[in-house]
Amino acid sequence: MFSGRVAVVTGSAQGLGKVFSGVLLERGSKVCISDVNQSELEKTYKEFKSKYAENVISQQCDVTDSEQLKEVFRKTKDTYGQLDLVVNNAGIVNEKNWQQCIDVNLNGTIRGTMLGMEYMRKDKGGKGGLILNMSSLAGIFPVNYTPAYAASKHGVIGYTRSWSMHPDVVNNGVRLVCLCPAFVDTDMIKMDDDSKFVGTDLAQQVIEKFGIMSTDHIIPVFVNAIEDEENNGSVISITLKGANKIPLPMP
Ligand SMILES: NC(=O)C1=CN([C@@H]2O[C@H](COP(=O)(O)OP(=O)(O)OC[C@H]3O[C@@H](n4cnc5c(N)ncnc54)[C@H](O)[C@@H]3O)[C@@H](O)[C@H]2O)C=CC1
Ligand SMILES: CC/C=C\C[C@H](O)[C@H](O)/C=C/C=C/C=C\C=C\C(=O)C/C=C\CCC(=O)O
Repeated sequence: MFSGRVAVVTGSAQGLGKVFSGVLLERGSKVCISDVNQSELEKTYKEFKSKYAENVISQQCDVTDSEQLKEVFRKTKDTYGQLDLVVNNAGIVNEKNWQQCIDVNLNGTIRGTMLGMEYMRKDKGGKGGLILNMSSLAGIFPVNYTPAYAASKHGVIGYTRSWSMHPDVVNNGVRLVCLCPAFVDTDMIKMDDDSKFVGTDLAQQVIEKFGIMSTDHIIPVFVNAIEDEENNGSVISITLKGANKIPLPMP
């Protein structure tokens, strides 16, 4: 399932993207790691390269820049000859610069999804594959201290579900899944920047109430989404209590 498969992971210099890339590499996949943060990307690349040799490549990329993202896909296909998995993981929380928050989280995911379909659809020369989009529990519930972030993650779910129901996509072997974790122990939930939240105290209260998961908590759900080839269109919440498929609300 993993051995010999080829993946692109955005925002993979640190946090969940780095963990996901490590999981794929450990299981024998080939991975193009990419991130806007060049210095952190270089560190992660060196770490992975020493363990996984030619199975890892890296390409600096800001997901808000279509040309940079296209280069990630081009380089991956040129190097490994195929593409099987796209993890649209790059994300930020920034309520002050809400436009950037939407551009990275939602538009970046749209860009990555479109490229993923372009490279993996059977009618376009691909072999099919999976597009795994990172949403959040904030994509399912309202979150009063991050409204723009919540909007971006609601958008990711609507976008992903919509493509997963398109016959041209389904019939050409591409499936799409959304992961929606609650709080995960990464830099994202650090209270280190006033521009992140509208009410750091509100964020702190919710985190204290619900707790923080380790990145290890997310790994089995990530692996299962890849392994379960029947899984298309799922939106999966992940909290300390476990993982659950969110039923599709019908009008
Ligand atoms: N940590 C958490 O509590 C949760 C995180 N998520 C989502 O998981 C994903 C990963 O987040 P974390 O690992 O927690 O955060 P993180 O802050 O540790 O890592 C995010 C990575 O994305 C990169 N990035 C930021 N802007 C970028 C851009 N324009 N282009 C390319 N890369 C960019 C950063 O440099 C960083 O390496 C995000 O989409 C986030 O919204 C979802 C639910 C909970
Ligand atoms: C400080 C927040 C910073 C960034 C946003 C995070 O990255 C994350 O994406 C946001 C998550 C928001 C979560 C909001 C609520 C969390 C609730 C729970 O974890 C509990 C949920 C359900 C419990 C139901 C049950 O009892 O089983």
